[in-house]
Amino acid sequence: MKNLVEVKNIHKSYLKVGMNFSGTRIQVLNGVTFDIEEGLCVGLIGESGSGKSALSRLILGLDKPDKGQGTIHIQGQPVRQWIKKNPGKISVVFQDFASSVNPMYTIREAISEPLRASGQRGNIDAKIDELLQKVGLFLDAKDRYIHELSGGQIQRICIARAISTNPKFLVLDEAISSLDVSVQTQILDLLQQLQVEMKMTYLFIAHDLQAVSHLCNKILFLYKGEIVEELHSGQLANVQNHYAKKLLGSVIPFEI
Ligand SMILES: Nc1ncnc2c1ncn2[C@@H]1O[C@H](COP(=O)(O)OP(=O)(O)OP(=O)(O)O)[C@@H](O)[C@H]1O
Repeated sequence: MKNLVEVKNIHKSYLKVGMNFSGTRIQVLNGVTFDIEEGLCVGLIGESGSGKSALSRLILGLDKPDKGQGTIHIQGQPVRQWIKKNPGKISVVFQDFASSVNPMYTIREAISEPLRASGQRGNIDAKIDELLQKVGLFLDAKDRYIHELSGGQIQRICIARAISTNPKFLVLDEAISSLDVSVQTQILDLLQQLQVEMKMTYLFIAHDLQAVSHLCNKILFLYKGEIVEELHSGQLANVQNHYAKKLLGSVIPFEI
């Protein structure tokens, strides 16, 4: 299978806040290398502060690696160049759904915004109906306000916005972490169904191994800015790294 995304030897550091301009930097990513094959779901799991969001910002082209310290390619092109040439083909769903979409928007406004921004013309209402159907929301309530919806419903709207441009690659950055457990399962099922239906490739970032193993074909364990283990979801019992074993041990009873 062809690689869609190739991340090679990425290093990323940030200036430490409050150091009186002394120039001290903290190293957040330390030689991160991995591939995402087209049509698959790769899970990135790691504890808080391990560098997951920093890595997702680089993959989304929102930030750059340290100068000369690694590359990210999509379909063989540097990520920022690919994004420019393929508008709307990479999308993201964040954890914080409440601030991802204006609560004073109606459902119609929330979904038509990315459609219009990506230059879609024609029957926007029909497109909104199609998207609402895809994410399992009622079609007859397009004039309801976002603030009237439940967390799970708002996240469905965020997913509808993210898929409105027919992306090839979807980054899910802790997209289910703020939802109730029962709603998490529904959203995971929805994501699984959409991935097949729309032939998308996913990077699914989470700190919950159960969710990751449910959805993903391959799982990367990020620990203090390094990928310490890479496993296919069928091979979780072969885990070698101590940190990855500990994470797995909390879900599956292992001798560690
Ligand atoms: N723009 C920034 N400036 C300075 N430091 C940053 C910046 N972004 C991230 N960091 C630091 O980088 C480290 C990794 O942060 P990151 O948000 O990537 O972790 P994470 O694994 O996503 O954590 P969480 O699961 O809590 O979201 C943290 O120590 C954070 O303070």
